[in-house]
Amino acid sequence: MTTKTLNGKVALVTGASRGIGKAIALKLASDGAKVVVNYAGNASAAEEVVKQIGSEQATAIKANAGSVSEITTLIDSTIKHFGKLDILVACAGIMHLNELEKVTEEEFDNIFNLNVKGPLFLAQKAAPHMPAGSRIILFSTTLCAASTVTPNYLAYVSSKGAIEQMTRVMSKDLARKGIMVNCVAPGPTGTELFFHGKSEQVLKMIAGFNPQGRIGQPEEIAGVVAFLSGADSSWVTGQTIRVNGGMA
Ligand SMILES: NC(=O)c1ccc[n+]([C@@H]2O[C@H](COP(=O)([O-])OP(=O)(O)OC[C@H]3O[C@@H](n4cnc5c(N)ncnc54)[C@H](O)[C@@H]3O)[C@@H](O)[C@H]2O)c1
Repeated sequence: MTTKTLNGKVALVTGASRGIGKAIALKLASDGAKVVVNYAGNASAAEEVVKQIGSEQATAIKANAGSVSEITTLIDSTIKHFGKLDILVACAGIMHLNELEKVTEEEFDNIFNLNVKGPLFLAQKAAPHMPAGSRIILFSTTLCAASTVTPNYLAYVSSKGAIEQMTRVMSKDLARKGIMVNCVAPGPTGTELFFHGKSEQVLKMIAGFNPQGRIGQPEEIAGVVAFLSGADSSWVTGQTIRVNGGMA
């Protein structure tokens, strides 16, 4: 008999209507957690995720995860719906490729609002509701590792660098509350964010650079998030785990 390791837990996953966030929502639910599927934009993809999990165990809540007022409502609605919150996964993120000379203020603000401001205020609003033993999981990228820094990702990689530092500081801020804070830094993973604008040839080249000769799958990131959400990681905090097939 397999034990559901997250039975009785409530998780909130931002950006969970597709990609890595969706895989995380499905994995945490299959491990027994009740899940809030946060989304922005059209409801149909998020509702499909809820349908896959079952409406007793999941609900979809629309909110811009880069807006403090909408984050406040998202946390309040989560508590109202499921009565508590044990696992916060700040997965929603955007990536723009641009070189230094061409980055605009709007692009920079969009990236930093969702990728940096969002996770900070999600944690701030969620932490008072989270019991000892709770988990916060943030998202960086393997592009932040010294050996994988590449040109033209300036604003995006800077935002994720901020997240890796935020993970360290937040883990200390929340240590005495018994809340563990960790970060997952995926390598190239098969989602719309990664595929966008890349030719077959470029995709092959990126896969070829990887020691494993392939890109990752969202489910391979979700497994690590499940570990960081469960009892087996009770002594792990302030860490960034690179999940990338050995790239960096
Ligand atoms: N896919 C990769 O190769 C890769 C690599 C490294 C890091 N990451 C990180 O993993 C995370 C997930 O990426 P992904 O590849 O699944 O991306 P994705 O673009 O496939 O999915 C992102 C999700 O976030 C949602 N979203 C966008 N803006 C939002 C907003 N303002 N509020 C709430 N939700 C919003 C989108 O609707 C979508 O559901 C991101 O933080 C990304 O930076 C991805």
